[in-house]
Amino acid sequence: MANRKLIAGNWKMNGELSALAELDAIGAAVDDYPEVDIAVAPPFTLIAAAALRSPDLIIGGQDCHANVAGAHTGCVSATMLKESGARFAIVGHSERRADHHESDADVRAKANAAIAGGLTAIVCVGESEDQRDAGDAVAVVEAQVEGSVPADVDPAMLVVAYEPIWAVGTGRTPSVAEVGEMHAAIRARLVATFGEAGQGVRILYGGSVKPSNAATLLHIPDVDGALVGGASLKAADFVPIIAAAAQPVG
Ligand SMILES: O=C[C@H](O)COP(=O)(O)O
Repeated sequence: MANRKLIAGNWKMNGELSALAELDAIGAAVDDYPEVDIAVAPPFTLIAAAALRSPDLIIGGQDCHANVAGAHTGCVSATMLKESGARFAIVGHSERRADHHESDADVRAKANAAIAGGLTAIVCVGESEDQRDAGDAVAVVEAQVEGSVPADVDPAMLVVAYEPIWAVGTGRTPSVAEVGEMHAAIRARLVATFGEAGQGVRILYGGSVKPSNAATLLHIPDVDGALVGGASLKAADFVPIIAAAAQPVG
């Protein structure tokens, strides 16, 4: 049976208090498309306000520290996120892997911390353009899944997001065949790790998802939703993507 679709918005370092108004229109989609889970990760500064304002939306963080507390200036723990109203944390986004030199082991530690703190972990993986051009994309992503996804956790608390780095914010996307091949490979790894429960781990596609390409991408086998950056900032763009996820296949 197909997994319930999850459409998650990652606002990255965008959004001031005035941006919360967008959540009202996004939140209305919860009633309009009850077959879709709708999530938004605003900046840390807006999480508490967003969770209070939009209790029907699944609000989350864009990162969390691997430790519960301590001398880590500028960082936020899973416990802090949870207390603020977050229900998930994105970990290992390619921008954090690049900007903060996060390794697979770092990402795995963060995913463990998120889950231990009661949050769903959305673990991001994805190849660079050079790696795809060299024909190494699947092997690279399989190794990232192996290194970044914790094996000793409840798989119900895990989501994997496949985001080819070269597709993030560029307007370019892989072909249907490329997405299908990668999601099937990720699924196989999850099943190898978790057995039948690996079938239930949702695998999101991320990278230039827009209203115009959402239906095509979301109807590829083993694509259980999307992690959306730029097009999640405005309800006028984000809600049509949610609507596409609600369309029956075929
Ligand atoms: O987390 C979201 C991704 O990085 C995708 O961003 P984008 O939709 O702006 O390409």
